[in-house]
Amino acid sequence: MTLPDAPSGPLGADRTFQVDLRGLVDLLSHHLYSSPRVYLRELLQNAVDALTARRQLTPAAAAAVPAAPGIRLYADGGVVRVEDDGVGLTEADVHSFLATIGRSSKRADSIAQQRADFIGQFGIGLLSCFLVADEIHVLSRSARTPDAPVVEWRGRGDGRYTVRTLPASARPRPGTTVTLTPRADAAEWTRPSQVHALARHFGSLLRHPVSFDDGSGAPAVPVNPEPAPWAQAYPTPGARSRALAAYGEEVFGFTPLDTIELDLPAVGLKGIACVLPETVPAGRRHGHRVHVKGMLLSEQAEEILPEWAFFVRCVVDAEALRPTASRESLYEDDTLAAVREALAERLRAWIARAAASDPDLLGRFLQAHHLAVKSLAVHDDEILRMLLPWLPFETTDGHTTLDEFARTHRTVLVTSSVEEFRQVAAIASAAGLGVVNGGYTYDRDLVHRLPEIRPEATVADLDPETLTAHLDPVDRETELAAAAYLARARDALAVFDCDVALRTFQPASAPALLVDSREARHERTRSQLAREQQGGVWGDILGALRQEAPRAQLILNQLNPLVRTAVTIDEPELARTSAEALYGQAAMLSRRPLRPAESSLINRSFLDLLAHALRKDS
Ligand SMILES: Nc1ncnc2c1ncn2[C@@H]1O[C@H](COP(=O)(O)OP(=O)(O)OP(=O)(O)O)[C@@H](O)[C@H]1O
Repeated sequence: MTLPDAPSGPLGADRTFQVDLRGLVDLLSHHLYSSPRVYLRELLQNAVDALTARRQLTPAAAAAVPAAPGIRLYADGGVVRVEDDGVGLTEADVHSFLATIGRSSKRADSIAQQRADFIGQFGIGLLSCFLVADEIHVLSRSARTPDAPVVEWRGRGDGRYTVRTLPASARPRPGTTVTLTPRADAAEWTRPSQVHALARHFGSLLRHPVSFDDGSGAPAVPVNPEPAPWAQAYPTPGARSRALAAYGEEVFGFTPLDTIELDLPAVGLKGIACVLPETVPAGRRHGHRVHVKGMLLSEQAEEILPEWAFFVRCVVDAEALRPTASRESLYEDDTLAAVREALAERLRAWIARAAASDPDLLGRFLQAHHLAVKSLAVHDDEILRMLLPWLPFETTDGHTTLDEFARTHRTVLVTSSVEEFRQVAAIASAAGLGVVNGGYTYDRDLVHRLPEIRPEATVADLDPETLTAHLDPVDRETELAAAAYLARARDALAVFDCDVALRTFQPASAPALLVDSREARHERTRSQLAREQQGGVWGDILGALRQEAPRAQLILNQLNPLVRTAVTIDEPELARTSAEALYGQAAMLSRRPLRPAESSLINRSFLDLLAHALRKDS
């Protein structure tokens, strides 16, 4: 298996590249193919292509095709044999195609024609047999040239090969038999039960009958007795969808929430998409099973669906998709892009149908996959229009759909972070405000688009200041009485750039509310850095960026009994400690990460209060 010699040129001897076959096989086994088991896929694929080529022969040559041309597999533990009734090879073909790495009889001038007809095209697939055997033995008789002798080729892994012709009796019918004598270390891939399992794995949807004989004397068994489930006829639509769901379950190991039939005649694609019954982490892309002309190419193809479609797994069989040399993925070309778009459209149509006519299915689907749908709705107006009212959101009324929430709250307020929602939820809901947590990916964008489909609804951002404005001020007298305490508290919390105010709000059990947006904290950090770097280049830059640094606000609740007592404390140290403790408790309640200074403040105030309590008791 070396490249043919080239003639010497006048400027010096022209030399020919030598191919080190061992190195090439090593390259294939370690870098191209995922496992030695692919040798069987390559043999089956060559047999399928040979049968296809035979069908394309002139009517005279095709007339001799056996009644049911097929592929016969044999594995008895000693040898693995694949026999086909395909087009066969002449001696010249053997030299040209079998013995020349990288040359293929399937390569056509027109890529489209090549894709339409054959699975192979690179002229390297047969080399995969060296992953399990040191020698490949081929016996072939051409159907194209019926009077050509039978030809025998033996190719060895070290690059040597022999060819000889044999009398017609050596192979009475046209076709090809490939025999491997596996190496001892390849028994895992070549023992009879494994060969049968691999044949079923790769070939269960092949259109040509494939049989398997384990050499025990028992009759050969069919590998692909049934056509693909979508190619079969069923008495009723219900029976059809049950059969498709059962197939999905067999292939993927889960009971699909629903099964969507796929059919794209332009590329000869048929198959099913199985809707996963459980939530999958957003962005986790699932591999789909892709067959080309019935042959299983990949179980992990991601590229046939867009990213948002992570709620389905597909099995498809296509005529016109183009595999890469490893056959384990697909070429990213215009056809693949068109297939992806068409399949995405099919999934959208399924969602639309469920939204319009199957609320139960829609409910179960959204329960498991609302995140996927949200990511889709952000970019897809039609999905947004159909599904936004049904999507669940975290709100001050609990988890509910936007539609239901908008019915009870004419103005839907939305926070920009989870943290802000946590800070304000209890108080906002006590104040009768309807707030949606807009902190999760997509949620704020989606809530803001509600008026597009519910024009009567109003949506506004809820910033902490809006909420503060909704809290009732205390009367003047109370304010004056608390003034000294508030001044001490402000002084104690100045290090956190935190103002302190007294208001009344529900629930009365909440002593204090810390209103502090993330932007405000960033702004304060920037201002602080600018102060520290004053005069330096960074100080100038940060200073130029500085806006009026927004302050955090600790709002004490005059309705709370503890606060009522605290504001009357005269003792300066205790007043200070109680203010720090109230700040610490409110910061913890907001559930945002605490800064180191805040953690130590909480510790200190707790110990101080404890010491105070113990002193009082002694
Ligand atoms: N069973 C067969 N019947 C007839 N010809 C065959 C058979 N197996 C292999 N060949 C010939 O040997 C050539 C090389 O086969 P090989 O499997 O290496 O590459 P390929 O199928 O052409 O392309 P790919 O590398 O994409 O599989 C084929 O193009 C074909 O001409």
